[in-house]
Amino acid sequence: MSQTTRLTDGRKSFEVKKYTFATEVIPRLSCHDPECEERIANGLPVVIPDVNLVASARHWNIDYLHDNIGDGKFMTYFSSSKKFKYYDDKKCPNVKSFKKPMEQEELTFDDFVQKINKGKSKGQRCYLQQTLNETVGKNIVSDFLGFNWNWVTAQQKKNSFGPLTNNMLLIGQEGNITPVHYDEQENFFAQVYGYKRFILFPPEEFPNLYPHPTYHPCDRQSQVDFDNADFEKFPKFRNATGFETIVGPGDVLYIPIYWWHQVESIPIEGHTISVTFWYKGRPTPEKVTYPLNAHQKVAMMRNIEKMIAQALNNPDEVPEFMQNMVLGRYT
Ligand SMILES: O=C(O)C(=O)C[C@H](CCCc1ccccc1)C(=O)O
Ligand SMILES: [Zn+2]
Repeated sequence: MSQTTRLTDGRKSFEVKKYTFATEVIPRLSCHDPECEERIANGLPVVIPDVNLVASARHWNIDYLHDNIGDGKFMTYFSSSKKFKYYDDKKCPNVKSFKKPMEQEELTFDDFVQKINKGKSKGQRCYLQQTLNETVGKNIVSDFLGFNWNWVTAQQKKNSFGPLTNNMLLIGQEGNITPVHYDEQENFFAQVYGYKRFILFPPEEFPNLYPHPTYHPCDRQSQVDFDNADFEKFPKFRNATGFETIVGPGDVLYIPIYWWHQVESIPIEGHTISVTFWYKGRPTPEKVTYPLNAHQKVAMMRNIEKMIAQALNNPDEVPEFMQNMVLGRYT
């Protein structure tokens, strides 16, 4: 295995792959610690080990879910590598040369369990990623109602988050990786079973992470492959510096809106079960204060890119247009 480094979740320590960039550890603070509140208020990541957000799901495992989750359908992704690079199906027509980095299929939970058992033999990995909905069985409903809604709703209110958009159930195989991307929502990420490594970068690192264009199926995802970075194409990736942690059962990681993150199910620790709590971002303040902060600039870049792609009415013309506008003039 290439160079490794050791990381702890506060209880166990893990050997993880060392990447080319430096990282600092994400603080792990009690939900009763004023500094924890402060970090969330300031849009900074924090690991919270004692909030019991999903303690009512502490007994969740594959068998329990299989017996109780009901006969609904679960979106499941399949990849021939360890990477599960998300893509937006609706944007595929914009990039003719785009090759889907993974397949997707809606399965019953029973089919999914069979796939994870069979998949191992055929060298194909799978990742269940499905919004929890009303098709789940009554025991799951009562576990869901048992989540610490008081705490998370209090956080939503005091930090002026928008509405809860959804809770996604994630079940991954050991070694699965969700490559580095950012989301446009606030996220309290609750780890239920198994261990996940998170690598985070603040929105200021946008220039070092080279996201795909907004019309690209992999909008919001970095073009840089951490396992094989092309430093010619992406020279500023050398300057990237991030934060990282390991989350284990019961931990909650606050992932601030627009923060980049890569998620790895630790290779030898078995499958992982997680639940996300995604909230729309804070409403834009009436009074804009200057200078604009990094995530306001990311939002601006996204709006400008979308406007240009729409005005040209042809994604293929955008690269040349952007280069003509900037190269040699703003460089
Ligand atoms: O919670 C987050 O934000 C994560 O990135 C968690 C990540 C899976 C997310 C899959 C996904 C990515 C983009 C759109 C919808 C779904 C993991 O845990 O592997
Ligand atoms: Zn994400």
